[in-house]
Amino acid sequence: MKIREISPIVLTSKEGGSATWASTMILVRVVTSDGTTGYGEAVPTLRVSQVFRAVEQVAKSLVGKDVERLERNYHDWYLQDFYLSRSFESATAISAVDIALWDLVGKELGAPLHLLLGGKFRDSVPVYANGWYRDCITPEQFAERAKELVRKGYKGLKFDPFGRYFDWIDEKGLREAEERVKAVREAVGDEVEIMIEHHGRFNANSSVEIARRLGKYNPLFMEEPVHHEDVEGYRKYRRSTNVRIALGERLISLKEALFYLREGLMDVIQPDVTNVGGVTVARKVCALAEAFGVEVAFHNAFGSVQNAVSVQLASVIPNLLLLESFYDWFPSWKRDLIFNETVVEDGHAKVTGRAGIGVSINEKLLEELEADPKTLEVKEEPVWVVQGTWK
Ligand SMILES: O=C(O)[C@H](O)[C@@H](O)[C@H](O)[C@H](O)CO
Ligand SMILES: [Mg+2]
Repeated sequence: MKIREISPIVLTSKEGGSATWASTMILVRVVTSDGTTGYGEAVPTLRVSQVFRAVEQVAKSLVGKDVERLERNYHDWYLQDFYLSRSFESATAISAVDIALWDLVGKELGAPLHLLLGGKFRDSVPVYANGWYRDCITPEQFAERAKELVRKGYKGLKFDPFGRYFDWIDEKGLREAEERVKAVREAVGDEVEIMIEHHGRFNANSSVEIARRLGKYNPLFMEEPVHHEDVEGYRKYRRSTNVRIALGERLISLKEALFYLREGLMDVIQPDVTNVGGVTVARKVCALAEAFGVEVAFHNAFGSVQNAVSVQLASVIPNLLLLESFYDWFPSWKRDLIFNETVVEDGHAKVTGRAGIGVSINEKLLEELEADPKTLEVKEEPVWVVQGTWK
């Protein structure tokens, strides 16, 4: 089949979610010469209009090419876009197209993605919850909400207890963070995994101090404890702590992943299929991590197409730790968009056997939600925190 059309589609609704920067979804629709439709998803954040345009630019390179030549198509864009290794917009655009192409190959062969990738290693995917602590400030609020999700069957949860601290943290901030983490640990007991999200916002001295204070609550990992590009900070953090480090949601290529792996800067890698290079690159990152003895916990914070493809990928790799999930805290339209096909039950996501990425799109809803790619408002609370927690 030939690629006939590649279109970015922006979806949004008044119903917000727990993460402001995921209130918009960028879908990519690819239509083939025989009229089959495949879908991928790109990362929205504060770059919705830029990513929309980047997808249009990728389309100029790939329309007319063979759907099935997945590696070749990625490589053709690599050849054209001199700045791919430096551009998040370009990386997420080609990632979304790549996901849609895998979806189409699966549909052509009548096979779910997991079959194309070597078959299921597990029948359902263990997930951890994120997005559950909207408007939580006090330790009691965190504890209450954490108990609710354990009752729902979740075996792991992630949260950012650092309020409005950025770059550095003082004694007051450390105490507040510790009170929140302590309350959650006591609320969920020792059997449930807790993960501490730092959102890559501290200098090494601050995060080392944080590790000293919070390590005793036995977190499964400390996520992005220092600023993403602060390699010296990571080295210092590694030397000065004995907690497990997770990072990877901002990686945009295989070789960038190799850099952090070879430096030994992480114990858990968190590639995001929607910006690391689609299924084509994500599976290589997982293999690379396997060779380094590093486990994978895919970053999965945006929409329901990203979630669907991440569930498929997570079902096949041997070195999966956990998959992130916002599913139960999505605005309802994101679940409706895929006919609620990837439900979480007892802390596990169902792996569907449908062809391609495993979900079909509610075209009627898509039409209703389609919007112009707008520049987002910037408010005091940054878009990357869970809403109502920047206090
Ligand atoms: O690990 C993650 O999921 C990412 O750091 C982010 O995507 C935020 O946590 C999310 O947006 C909520 O603020
Ligand atoms: Mg994160």
